Amino acid sequence: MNPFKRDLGRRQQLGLFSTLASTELVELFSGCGFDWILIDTEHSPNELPNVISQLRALNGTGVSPIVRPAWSDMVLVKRVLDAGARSLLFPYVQSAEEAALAVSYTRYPPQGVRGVSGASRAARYGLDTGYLRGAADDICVLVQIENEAGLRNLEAIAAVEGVDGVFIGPSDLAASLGHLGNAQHPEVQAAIDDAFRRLRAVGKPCGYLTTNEAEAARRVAEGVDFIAVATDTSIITRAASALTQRMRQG
Ligand SMILES: O=C(O)C(=O)C[C@H](O)[C@@H](O)CO
Repeated sequence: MNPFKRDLGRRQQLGLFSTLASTELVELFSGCGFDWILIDTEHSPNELPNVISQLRALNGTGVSPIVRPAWSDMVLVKRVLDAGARSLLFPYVQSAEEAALAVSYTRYPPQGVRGVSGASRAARYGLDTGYLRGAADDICVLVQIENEAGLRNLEAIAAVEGVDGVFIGPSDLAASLGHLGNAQHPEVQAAIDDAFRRLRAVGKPCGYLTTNEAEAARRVAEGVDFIAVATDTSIITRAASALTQRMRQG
C-alpha cells in the first residue's frame, strides 16, 4: 500500500517542494525529516529521466515522493505513472469534470483511460504481476486548486470518486484573486482559510505549500493534512543569503 495514501487524513505529513531537478538534493533532503517530497515537472526543468532518478533517490528512505505533472494531461500522467510515481498532484483543477478526468488518467479501462504496460518500471519491468490489478487502489490522486473557479467548485471537486486529497496553491490563487506575488494578502489568506474550513466540513484531506515560516507554523498547528513547509530553493537561498549577510556584518 502507498504509505502516503495510507496515512493521508490519519496523521499530518510534512513535505518539501523539490524544484531544482537535482537527484543529489532530493537525496540530501530525504534525511531531513520530511514525510514527502514533491518532484515538480510543472515549473521545474524535470524531464522523465530526472523524475526516475529522484524516485530512485527516495527509494527505501521512508520519504514518499509525490510527482506533479506539468499539466493534467493523459499522456504526461501515463508517463509518470509508468515511471513509478504512486502519488500525483494534478495542477489547475477547476471543476468536478476536470477532477474526474484527472482520476480517469490514473485508472485502467474500463474505469479510466490509462494505457496499459505490464512491463513498466512501475510494474517492476513485468516482475510485479499484480501491478495492473492493484494500481488503482495504490495510486493517490491529489488535485490542486489555484483559482476562483476551483474555489467555487471546491465541494464538488472534493466529492469526485478517486480524489484522495485537495491541495490549495497559494501563488496562483493569489494571482487569480488580483494579488499576484502576495499570497499573504488578507483577502488571499481569508480565501485559503475558507477553503480549508470547507474541506474539513466535507471530511476531505487538504494540502498546502507555503515558504512563509510563520504561516507554515500556523497551518501546521491548524492541522493541514499534507503541508509543504518549504521549497529547496527557499531553504538554500535564505540560508546562503543570511550567511553572507552575517559575514559582512561581523
Ligand atoms: O500556486 C502555487 O502556490 C503553486 O502551484 C506552487 C508553485 O508551483 C511554486 O510556488 C512552487 O515553487
